[in-house]
Amino acid sequence: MKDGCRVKICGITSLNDARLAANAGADYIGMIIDVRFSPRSMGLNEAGQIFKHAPLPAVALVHQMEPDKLDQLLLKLRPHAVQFLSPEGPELAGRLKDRQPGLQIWQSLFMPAGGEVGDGYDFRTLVLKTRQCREAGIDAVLFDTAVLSSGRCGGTGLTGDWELAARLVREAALPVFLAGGIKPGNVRRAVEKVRPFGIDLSSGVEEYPGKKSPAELKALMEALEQAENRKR
Ligand SMILES: O=C(O)c1ccccc1N[C@@H]1O[C@H](COP(=O)(O)O)[C@@H](O)[C@H]1O
Repeated sequence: MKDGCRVKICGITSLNDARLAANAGADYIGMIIDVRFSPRSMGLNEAGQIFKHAPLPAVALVHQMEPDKLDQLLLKLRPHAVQFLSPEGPELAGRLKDRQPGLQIWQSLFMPAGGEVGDGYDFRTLVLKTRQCREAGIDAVLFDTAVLSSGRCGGTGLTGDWELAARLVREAALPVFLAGGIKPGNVRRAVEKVRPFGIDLSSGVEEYPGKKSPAELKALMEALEQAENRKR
């Protein structure tokens, strides 16, 4: 198994971009399914072609999806993992794993954008959430940025509190992906400071929302390689 930092390129909307991510050296691709507030969201039918021909393990991101629709998603897409953007992952993990043995369940958790403080976003509460996730059968957590003043959770293009993220990686009960505002220009600092199991990013390697940039993907992977070489 790979021992470096895993890379998930999220918000993929075409097979062409899935192949770009694979050629650049990513480990996972993520597709956002029926999330009305995302400009990268796709329906099940549209996503079907990408999952069917996916060149990498493919993750389906969902938000408050009805259980019946989740069952349809599993049947149609056969994802490597389902990633919950809303908090119901722990409640549904067992049921989904019964339906698709080998399925991974990932849960997004949120940390405040730099400088913000809010109830439920402190270190102890977040560590406790990772423990609850593990006990419920979740396989990995992703710490993304929340903008508490606007209530926006995830996909913000903004970095979170990386001091907090570094402490969470050390104490979390599960592998942690770092998300939120990661791009070629800051990936090295992110990885050296936080030392996550993986990184997860979307807008930082795009030409425009929903279209990945080959040049930015290449720059990202080169910067990451520099960080990895320094660790050795
Ligand atoms: O990408 C989106 O459109 C999105 C919308 C709403 C919630 C989550 C979303 N994507 C996830 O957010 C992270 C971070 O995005 P970014 O790198 O800051 O642009 C991304 O990796 C997706 O997992």
